[in-house]
Amino acid sequence: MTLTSSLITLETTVRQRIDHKTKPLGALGRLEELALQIALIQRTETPALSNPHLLVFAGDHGLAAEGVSAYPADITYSMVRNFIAGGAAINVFCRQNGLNLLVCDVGVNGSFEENTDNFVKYKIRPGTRNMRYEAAMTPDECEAAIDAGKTLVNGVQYRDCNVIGFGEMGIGNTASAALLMHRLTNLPLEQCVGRGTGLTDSGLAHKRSILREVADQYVQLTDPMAILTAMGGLEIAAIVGGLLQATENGMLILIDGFIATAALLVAHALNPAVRQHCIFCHQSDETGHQLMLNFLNAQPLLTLNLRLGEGTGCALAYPIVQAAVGMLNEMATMDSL
Ligand SMILES: Cc1cc2ncn([C@H]3O[C@H](COP(=O)(O)O)[C@@H](O)[C@H]3O)c2cc1C
Ligand SMILES: O=C(O)c1cccnc1
Repeated sequence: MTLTSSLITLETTVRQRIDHKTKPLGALGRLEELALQIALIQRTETPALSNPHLLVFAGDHGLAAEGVSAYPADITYSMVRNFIAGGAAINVFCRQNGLNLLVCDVGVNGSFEENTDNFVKYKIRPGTRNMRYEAAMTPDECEAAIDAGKTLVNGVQYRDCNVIGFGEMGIGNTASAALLMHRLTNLPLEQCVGRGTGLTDSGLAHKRSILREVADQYVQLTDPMAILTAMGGLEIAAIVGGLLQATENGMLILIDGFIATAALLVAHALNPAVRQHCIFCHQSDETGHQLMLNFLNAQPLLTLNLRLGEGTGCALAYPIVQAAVGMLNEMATMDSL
């Protein structure tokens, strides 16, 4: 049997199993679709979730010097310390739902002590360059960040992890994500740029004008790697690498908000196979996220008006993923009634 025909057979078998559960036909709605997707990713009628991880990549942005965020750049460093100490929203939600959190510095402007159980140093440079004046990264730096993401994913898979979410921290990264979105979806820049951490109307107008200037400098670029190198972030590139590696490894991928989805747009342009591994955890309040999801033909699990990032949407949606798998494996069938 070819791979395609064995997947079609598996799909039929799983649909039948779901249809015979003790419930009216279709009554578990999108949970049924989710269970089927997970079974197809794992290529089994009895999928299992093992050692879930949330990887948070952190990096600073040279463009933050242009006033594109409502918060100062040094918050990135403080927040990474907060992640390490266990006090951020993502720490709370990961603890609550049983995900292991691993934080990785790929580009923070500030130094940290040694690696610990929940922190890995992989610093490529202390922040990207200011893309208003030069490319954010060199091709080598961008490759190194992608490799960091790949290495971490392989590291957790070695510890039997088969489900992984990606988060980020980096003041100014909604600007970078908006530029990537604009170039990879061809949507007008205005529809891609939002308030991020909470810019005022005049702050938003300023962010738009700076990003227009940057976008105009790179209109000639079409290659996704070149676009990422010029306008990305180190943490975004690391997520791109992580997404590509998780796809290669056959893992289930949890997609967070605006920034993580921008990384997915890049990974998807490099390898469209990444799409079928993705569970879209939530719809962010950041302008543009809904359009990104439309572009990817994706329906989010949750709409909680979050606009935080860090991977918080992944950690919050994880119990729904567990419910889908539990339903498929543990529910009785109608013949048992
Ligand atoms: C205290 C604090 C914690 C955060 N955690 C995530 N972000 C989020 O906000 C940033 C992106 O928004 P912008 O492009 O407007 O800077 C990223 O660091 C993102 O992870 C935070 C932002 C702040 C201020
Ligand atoms: O959706 C996100 O990822 C997001 C939105 C605003 C600020 N930081 C992150």
